[in-house]
Amino acid sequence: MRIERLAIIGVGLIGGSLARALRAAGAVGEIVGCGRSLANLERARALGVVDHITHDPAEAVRGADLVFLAVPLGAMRGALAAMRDSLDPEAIITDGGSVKCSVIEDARAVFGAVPPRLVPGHPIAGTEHSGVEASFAELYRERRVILTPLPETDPDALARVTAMWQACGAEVTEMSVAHHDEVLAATSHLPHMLAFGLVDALARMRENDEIFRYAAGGFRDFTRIASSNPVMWRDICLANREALSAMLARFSIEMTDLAESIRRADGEQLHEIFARARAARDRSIAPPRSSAPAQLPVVGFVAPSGSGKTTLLRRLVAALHARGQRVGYLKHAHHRFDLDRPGKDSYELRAAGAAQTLLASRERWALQVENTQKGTDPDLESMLARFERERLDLVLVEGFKHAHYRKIEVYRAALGQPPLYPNDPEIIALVTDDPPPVMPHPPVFSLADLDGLMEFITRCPR
Ligand SMILES: NC(=O)c1ccc[n+]([C@@H]2O[C@H](COP(=O)([O-])OP(=O)(O)OC[C@H]3O[C@@H](n4cnc5c(N)ncnc54)[C@H](O)[C@@H]3O)[C@@H](O)[C@H]2O)c1
Ligand SMILES: O=C(O)C(=O)C[C@]1(C(=O)O)C=C[C@@H](O)C=C1
Repeated sequence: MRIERLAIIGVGLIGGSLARALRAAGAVGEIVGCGRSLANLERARALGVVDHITHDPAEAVRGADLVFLAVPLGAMRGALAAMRDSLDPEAIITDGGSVKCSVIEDARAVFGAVPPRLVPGHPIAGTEHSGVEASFAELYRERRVILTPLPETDPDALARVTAMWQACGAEVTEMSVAHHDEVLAATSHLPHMLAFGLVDALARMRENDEIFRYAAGGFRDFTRIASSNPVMWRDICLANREALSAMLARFSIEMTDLAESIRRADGEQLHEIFARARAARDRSIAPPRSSAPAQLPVVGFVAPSGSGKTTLLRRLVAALHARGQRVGYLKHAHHRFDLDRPGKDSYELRAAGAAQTLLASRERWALQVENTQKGTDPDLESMLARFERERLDLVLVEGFKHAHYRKIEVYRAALGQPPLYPNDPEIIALVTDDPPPVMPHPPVFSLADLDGLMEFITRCPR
C-alpha cells in the first residue's frame, strides 16, 4: 500500500497523526497540508509532518491520489465544495469525522450524489489536545477505525483506505452509518456531555474554588475529556443530535432512578447497580492484543560483520512495519556503548551514580540500566523480558549467537569464513545469494526475497 501524494485537509491531532503514522510506515510519498491557521501549517511543515502547505483545498487536492479530511464536522461541507472541481477523477476521499451521517449528507449536497470513491471513516482514537503539535505517529496503533461504506462505495477505494489504516497499526471494522452514529453517541458523545456538563455545573457553583481545590483522582480521571476542543464538540453534538438526544434522555432516566435509590437509602439497589457496572466495565476493558508472551516470535540474525546483516535487518524492519507488524529489535553490542553525551543532564546524573536513568519525551522513552555485573554479557532471556511484549508482534535479535533460540544466518562466501549452520542446529534458515557451501543446509532465502523471509519469520514459533 503506497500513497504517492496525500492531501490532508485539517492538519491537527487527527490529520497530523495520520501523516506521521504513514510516513513512519514508509507508505506515503509527498504530503500536502491544508488548513486555516498559518502558524499551525508552518509548524506542521517545520515538524516534517507535511511537505507543502496551503490555505486552499482546491490547490491541496490537485494531483493527490488520496485526500483525508480532518476538519471539525461543521467545516466538512465547505472543504468538500472548495476541492470539488480540482479533484483527480481517480482520487480517493476519506475522512476522520466523529459522526458519519453528516459527512455523507455534506458530500451529497456538494457532489449531487455520494461519490463512489468517498470512503467515510472514523478512527476511534484521540486525546483532549488539538493541533499538529499534539499529533503523534502511534495514535492509531492498536486502535479501531470504523469505516461506513455505502452500497455505491467503490470496493477498490474501500480496500485502499482499509490498507492505509492498517499501515498505521489500526484494526479496521465496517459498520452501517446509522449504527456507527448510535454506538458512538453512547460510547463517546454521551461521556463527553457528562464531563463537560459536570465541570461546567461545578464551575458555576458559588463555592467552586473550594470544589476544585479538593478535586482529586476521581474527578481528574472522569473529567480529562472536558479539556477537549469546544468547536469540535459543538459540531459533533449538532451533527449527531438525534442519536445523542435519545441517549441523553435514556441516561437521565437512569440518573433519576439512581438519585431515587439514594434518597430512599436503598443500599441493596445501590449495591446491585454498582456491582453490575463494575462487572460490565471490567469485561469491556479490552485485554492486550495478540499473542500471549510465550508465543511472541523471537528470531535472531547471526553472521560475521561485513555480511550485510544490518542492511538486511533494516529493510526487513521497514517492510514488516509497513505491513502493520510491531517489531521489537534487540541488539547485542560487543563494544561499550553510550546513548548519552557528556554535558547532557542525563549523562551527568548517571555519571553521578544513578542506577537507572529514564529519559522520556513525547516521541519515545528510554530506560538505561547500569549492568551490576560489569564485564558479564547480559543474557538473552532477561533482555527479552524487558520488552513490553503485549505491544509487540515479534522480536528480531541481532547477535546473541551462543544463546539457545532460533536464528537465521546471513552468509556471504566472499568473506571467506565457514558458515555457522553446520555447527548450530538452531539456525533455521539461511539468507544468501551464494550457494550454501555445506550439505545439508536449512531453507535458503535470497537477500532480495523479503516477502518470503517475512512470511517465514511471522509464522516462526518461539
Ligand atoms: N480529537 C479527537 O479525539 C478525535 C478523534 C476522532 C476523530 N476526530 C475528528 O477529527 C476531526 C479533526 O479533529 P482534531 O482533533 O484533529 O482537531 P484539531 O483542532 O486538532 O484539527 C483540526 C484542524 O482543522 C483546521 N480547520 C478548521 N476549520 C477548517 C477549515 N474550514 N478549512 C481547513 N482547515 C480547517 C484547524 O485549523 C485545525 O488545524 C474532527 O472532525 C473530529 O470530529 C477527533
Ligand atoms: O481519548 C479521548 O480523549 C477521546 O475523546 C477520543 C474519542 C473518544 O471519545 O474516545 C473522542 C472522539 C472521537 O471521535 C473518537 C475518540
